[in-house]
Amino acid sequence: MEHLGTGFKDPDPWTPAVLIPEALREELREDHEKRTWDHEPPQPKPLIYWKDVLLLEGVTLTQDARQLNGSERAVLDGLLTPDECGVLLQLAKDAAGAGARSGYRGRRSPHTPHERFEGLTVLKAAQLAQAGTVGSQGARLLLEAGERVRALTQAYFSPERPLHLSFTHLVCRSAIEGEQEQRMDLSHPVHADNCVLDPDTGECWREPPAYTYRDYSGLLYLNDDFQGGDLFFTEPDALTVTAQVHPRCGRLVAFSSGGENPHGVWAVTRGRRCALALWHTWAAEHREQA
Ligand SMILES: O=C(O)CCC(=O)C(=O)O
Ligand SMILES: [Fe+2]
Repeated sequence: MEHLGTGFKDPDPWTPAVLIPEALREELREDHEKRTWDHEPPQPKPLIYWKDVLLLEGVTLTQDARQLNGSERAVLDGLLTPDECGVLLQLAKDAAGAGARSGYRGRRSPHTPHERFEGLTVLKAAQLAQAGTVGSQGARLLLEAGERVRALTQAYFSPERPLHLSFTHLVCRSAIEGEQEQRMDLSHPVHADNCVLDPDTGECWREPPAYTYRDYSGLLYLNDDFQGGDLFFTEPDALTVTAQVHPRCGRLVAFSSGGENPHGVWAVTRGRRCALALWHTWAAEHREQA
């Protein structure tokens, strides 16, 4: 970096003190004291960069908004270990198996007749764990993973204003065998998460039936052993693709939930694709009850 030592200023926002573990705070203080400010007097000290939160958690920023051709989008990796992905995949499987016993399995996707769709909420997972139908480790990890995503999303996009989880949904989409030839539809049609997108005008109406209180969306992927299923962002015309993301274990795609981020999912043509979908809100009254 050619400008090192010449008063580098990071343009990114700060993270509130409450998010910083005491050990790291101490480290930052020492680090700050050691630094020599050759060309500029010290600035009023921000407590921490979101980057420190990421480093602490062993998380890396893989693509920022510029690389994703948008304004508020990011791809982060390393939020879950392979073992943790395994635990959550097993949870999804066990919960779906319980559905099978009670006659709810094999539901076609609400989005396409060519895929099966299994969804598990935090509440349902807790109930199933209580009943001994799924392991309690999985149900606990579901909560913990949600909190990791929330803390990072807040540090990255909303350091000044607390974000709450409003809904957590573990969703698996499975290709239905023998129905994939010449398939033209999507696994999830292009939409925005907090407004009704009108691709003809490019407007997005923040009104019901949209979940208007959603402010930031997170998709935490659990696997990549399937075909198709990439997430993509488009222009407001819902057609022009601006960025594409390939799911993999521990990868988080986080973005603001409005009309600036229309997105969809390509058809899953083989195998089963599982992801944790999380929606965050600034509105405490829409906080998830678990
Ligand atoms: O699973 C994904 O990658 C996206 C799902 C999505 O956009 C949604 O559920 O609103
Ligand atoms: Fe979405």
